[in-house]
Amino acid sequence: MTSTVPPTDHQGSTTTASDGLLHFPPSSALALEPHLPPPTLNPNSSSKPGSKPFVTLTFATSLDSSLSLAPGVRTTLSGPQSKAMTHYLRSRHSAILVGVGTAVADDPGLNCKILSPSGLGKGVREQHPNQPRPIVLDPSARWKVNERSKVVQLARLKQGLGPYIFVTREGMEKVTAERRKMVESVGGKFVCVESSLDSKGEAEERKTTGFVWEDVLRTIREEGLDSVMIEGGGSVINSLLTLEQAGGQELVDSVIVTIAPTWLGAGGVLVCPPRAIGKDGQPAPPVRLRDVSWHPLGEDVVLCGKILR
Ligand SMILES: NC(=O)C1=CN([C@@H]2O[C@H](COP(=O)(O)OP(=O)(O)OC[C@H]3O[C@@H](n4cnc5c(N)ncnc54)[C@H](O)[C@@H]3O)[C@@H](O)[C@H]2O)C=CC1
Ligand SMILES: Nc1nc(O)c(N)c(N[C@@H]2O[C@H](COP(=O)(O)O)[C@@H](O)[C@H]2O)n1
Repeated sequence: MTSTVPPTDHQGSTTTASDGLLHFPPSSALALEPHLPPPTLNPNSSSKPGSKPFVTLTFATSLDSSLSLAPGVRTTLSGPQSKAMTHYLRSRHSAILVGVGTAVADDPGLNCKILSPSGLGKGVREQHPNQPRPIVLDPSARWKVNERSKVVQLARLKQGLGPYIFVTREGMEKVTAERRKMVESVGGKFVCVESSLDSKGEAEERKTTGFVWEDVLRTIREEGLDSVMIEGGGSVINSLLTLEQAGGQELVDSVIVTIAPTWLGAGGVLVCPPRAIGKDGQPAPPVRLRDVSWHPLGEDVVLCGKILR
């Protein structure tokens, strides 16, 4: 099901033609630069494996912290300008990650629809060459990805890259040869996320979410991807924020949130991690951002910052 929260297609003019390609002005892009992976990290490079990719946590939210009207309801929150901003972010990261809940609910494209700047100079409308690698966290291989999935169709059309679907060893056993072949035929693959040695906390994390973040980020790096934007959905974002809240692990490098001027009401998919409790049993200091900047884009505002540690 798809739902658009009115008003959405208000300010117009970032999509300028029927090809659906978006324009994000260089002046707005410049303002985001301090919050993006260093430009030396080439979005399409296959760099040597290291410890962790650059991680940007980015999503669009309502004023009541909802990502969507309800689980399974694709909800448009971003206006045209902030949508173009998100697609610009996609051109600046090697990978884009969502949880399987989002893949099933939204059937997302996860490509970059920004106009190529080199084409623009010559008056040619062509798609940006930097396409992020879509990653879907699907521990038990429940996403029935197929030829009709938007991400597969876009990869076939060479308008995006084939998805990497992260599964556990047990999940991998459930993947049929047919499905594996289909994903591989568009340049994607199923990737087994091997678990590192378990601490008690990690075993708990794996039990509740399917994956330990450290393992996921290590695997992304091992795949030669040096930056990733994590888009959602609610469970993915909340589990990441819970770890940031607990301290000790510094996973998120940058946070970029689009805030849309609407309340979705009760029943939405919320960004709302559980309150942290300190060793003394009292509420621990909440997660907060530092180096914050606010960027109005159309009727939305985009908040950028880094997690205060
Ligand atoms: N407004 C926005 O920017 C966005 C909105 N959404 C919305 O979010 C909703 C989907 O959110 P959810 O149902 O919460 O699903 P989700 O997309 O967060 O996926 C959750 C699943 O991911 C898997 N997973 C693996 N490792 C995990 C980990 N470490 N932490 C958490 N999950 C892990 C688990 O199987 C879990 O069930 C949809 O309605 C979608 O439209 C999704 C992305 C962005
Ligand atoms: N930035 C942003 N604004 C919204 O209003 C949204 N609903 C989302 N959702 C995310 O974008 C994915 C869909 O986009 P494509 O089909 O890939 O163009 C969706 O799955 C969410 O991850 N984001």
